[in-house]
Amino acid sequence: MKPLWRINKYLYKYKGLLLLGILFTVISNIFVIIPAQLVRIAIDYVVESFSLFRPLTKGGMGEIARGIFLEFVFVFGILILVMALLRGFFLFLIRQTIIIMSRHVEYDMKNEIFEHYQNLPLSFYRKNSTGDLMARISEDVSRVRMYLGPAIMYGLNLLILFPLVISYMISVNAELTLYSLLPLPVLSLSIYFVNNLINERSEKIQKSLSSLSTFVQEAFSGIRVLKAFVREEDSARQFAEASEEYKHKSIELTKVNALFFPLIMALVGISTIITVYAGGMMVIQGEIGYGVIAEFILYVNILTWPVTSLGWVTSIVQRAAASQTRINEFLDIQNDIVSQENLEAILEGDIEVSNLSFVYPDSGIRALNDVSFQIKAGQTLGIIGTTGSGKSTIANLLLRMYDPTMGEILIDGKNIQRYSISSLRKQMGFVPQDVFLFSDTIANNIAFGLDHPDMALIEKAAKDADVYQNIIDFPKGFETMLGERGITLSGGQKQRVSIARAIAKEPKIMILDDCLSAVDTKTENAILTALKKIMENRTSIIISHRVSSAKLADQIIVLDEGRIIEQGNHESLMAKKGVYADLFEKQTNSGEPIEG
Ligand SMILES: Nc1ncnc2c1ncn2[C@@H]1O[C@H](COP(=O)(O)OP(=O)(O)OP(=O)(O)O)[C@@H](O)[C@H]1O
Repeated sequence: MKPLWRINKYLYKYKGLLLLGILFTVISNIFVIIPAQLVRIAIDYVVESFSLFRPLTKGGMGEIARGIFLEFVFVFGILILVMALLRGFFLFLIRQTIIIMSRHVEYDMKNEIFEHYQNLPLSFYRKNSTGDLMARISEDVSRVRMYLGPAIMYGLNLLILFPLVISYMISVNAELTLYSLLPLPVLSLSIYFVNNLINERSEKIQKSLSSLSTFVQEAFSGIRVLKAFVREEDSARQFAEASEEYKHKSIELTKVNALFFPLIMALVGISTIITVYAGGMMVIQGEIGYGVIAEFILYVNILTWPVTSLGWVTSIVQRAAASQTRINEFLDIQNDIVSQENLEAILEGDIEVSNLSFVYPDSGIRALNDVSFQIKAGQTLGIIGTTGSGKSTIANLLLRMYDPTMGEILIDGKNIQRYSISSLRKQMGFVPQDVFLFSDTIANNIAFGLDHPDMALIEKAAKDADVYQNIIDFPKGFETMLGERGITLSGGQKQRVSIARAIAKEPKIMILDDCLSAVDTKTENAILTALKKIMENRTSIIISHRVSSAKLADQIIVLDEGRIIEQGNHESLMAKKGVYADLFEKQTNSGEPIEG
């Protein structure tokens, strides 16, 4: 239960709905008890009237007595009907308050978790799978909602109805109360166990279903590889095996489910039989009237559902507590990438990196080792190096996705940790190595970083990224949908849309992380020349495997295993005849980039 205390703040927030719910529960339960008493009175009246009615028939007063008798029964019938209608109305109101409250809380919780997720650093996303993140915001929140809605509703009902009914039953006849209620604890315990079994098996089904859908999703998204490697039959066999497992688990669940209702009915039946038997004996001994038996049978039926729900509610609360523990685990993770002073300044673009070292916290890999360089505002730095030499890590640190293990990064003479993170990132244009475009129109993808999208700016960015002509050649131009619901761009087109997205922000500092690998050298040159023009008075960092991308830069660093091994401009590095010159020779001779 303790993890669930965390959501008490929401119960407090929606206390109005909760209190109304409690009030309606009390009122609706009053309308449950009164009809049972009316039934007792009516039956006792019928029994007594019969004994009076017979002598009157002989005396000729039969018709009048019969009329009065029927009228009385009719009035009772109407009263019971009105009570049932009123009860229905209040049950409706209970759902309108408590279940609606649970939906409000569910909405608030999802927003809270999503907002928290977004604030967490990149390292959090490296450690936890997307599936896990999604499960906690959807499935786990739904389970907690079951606690806030149905569990609280039935729990409250139980808490209010039980004392009311039992105290009333005892006031009528304590001994019969004991007999009638004897099977109910057994009922509750059995439901608890059966329910746990159902939950356990449902969970297994859920797991097998999710692995089945992951399998199907992978098979279809990788359909090209699957067909090219002629693995269709193998894939179909694996699917059949996974389906078989799912079917087997579903049948297991059906067996337990089949036990559920007969179990309830059997135990309620036993209660009724005991009530009739014990009550009958008491009627024979003249201790109670016939009506009491009918009244007690009604009470047993009234108590059945709350008692059944006790087992159900207990297992809902247990599951909700487990889910809330998982949610709390993420909510308790703090973002360690925070700004020291929240400085909001318009950047000039002067960058100074000194003695920078970085070890990835999750893998312990030392990606950078004592790296120092300086870029004056408006200049271009080319970073070149083999695979895994630490190039992207420099980009990650400049964007403050991570903080350095040692050394510091100064922008305009101030440590980047002093700047407000959003102000810093808003002034940086980043083109990542793995292009990611949203399933949206091309225009919206390019305008992604803009608070106020402007078509002129979007078109200009597309032209500068050399993708304008490609876009307007599509029938719907900039309104072309991308992704699963739309067209698929070629690798080079994707990269250029991604560059346009970064340019549209008009950033002060631009970081291109190996984003020209899928375009030919001619397009690469066209983009770089256009970039040089638009990045005048702005700072750019061009990370690449290809010398052709880096050679236009004012300054070039060559990285190897996290260390700078050469530094200078194209001419000085060529004159040096070291690694850079060697790479240049190989790449220009073969026309191909050299993978490290
Ligand atoms: N998020 C991460 N968590 C742990 N280790 C990482 C992470 N990202 C990169 N690394 C490791 O850090 C080292 C440097 O990686 P980095 O991505 O900076 O190389 P790179 O020079 O950009 O390579 P490439 O040109 O192939 O992109 C590699 O050994 C890599 O395995």
